Amino acid sequence: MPAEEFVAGWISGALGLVLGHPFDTVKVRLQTQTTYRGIVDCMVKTYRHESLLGFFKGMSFPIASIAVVNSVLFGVYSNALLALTATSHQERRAQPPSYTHVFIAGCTGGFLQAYCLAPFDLIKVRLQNQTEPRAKPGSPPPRYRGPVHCAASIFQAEGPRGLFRGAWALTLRDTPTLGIYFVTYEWLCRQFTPDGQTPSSGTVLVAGGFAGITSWVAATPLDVIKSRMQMAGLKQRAYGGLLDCMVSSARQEGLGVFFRGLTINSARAFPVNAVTFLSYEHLLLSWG
Ligand SMILES: C[N+](C)(C)CCCC[C@H](N)C(=O)O
Repeated sequence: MPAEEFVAGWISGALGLVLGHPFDTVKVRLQTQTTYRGIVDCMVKTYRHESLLGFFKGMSFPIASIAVVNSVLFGVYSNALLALTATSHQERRAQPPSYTHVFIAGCTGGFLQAYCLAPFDLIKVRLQNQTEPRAKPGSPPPRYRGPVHCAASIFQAEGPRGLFRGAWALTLRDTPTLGIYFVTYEWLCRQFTPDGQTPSSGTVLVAGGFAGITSWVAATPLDVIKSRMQMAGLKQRAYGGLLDCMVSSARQEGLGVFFRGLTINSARAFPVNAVTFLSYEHLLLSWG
């Protein structure tokens, strides 16, 4: 089983993540704090009070997890395509796989990465939702002191299954949308590249960027439900299941609830996935 795809997936995921982290910080702050008037206001205030470093807070944990998650996604995707079409990564430009095969391989990668991502994502969401201001003397300490403490507390209270809260919603979110991710990428690359040739760097950047946006647009409704299920049992109400969460969220807040965070997610998705695909393709090319 070719291993380079796993390594290339890991490195490219990490590069994309560093680039996207400032957007993620702004997104989380807008979602959880009321002091900002909008995206620009949040960026200006963060920069004034905390300098550029403010945008990179809390990045070490996602970097560690993207290593596992992105390498599983790209590694499984590429090896699933190999199993389906009997062509290696290098041969795929001359003999392009069908979109059905690309979709199935993408869904397989998405399904498996969702299980690796679930505990990391749960911890990220729980920490991101701690809105208590830091280190104010006299105020009660936040429930979780950091990622390790958060994981240990969930494990102690609920056992290993507790770490997989919301995993089902996450799997439903990621399986089809990562199929869409790779199909969009392949389709756009082929539109701008003469048959049999390797796509240019510009094409890879644009195709990767739009693949990220398309996939996030499709994923956002289930992303909202997933985050709510992950928070359930902590402070919000407990839901009877995924469907109950969807119906009661829509009843209480209207259908718009399914598109929360879409703008900032799309703005983040373009650079992150452009860089992810560009570095992935370049690494594999340079390793022959
Ligand atoms: C499937 N879903 C849309 C959820 C994610 C697809 C893109 C994954 C990428 N690592 C990123 O963070 O943008």
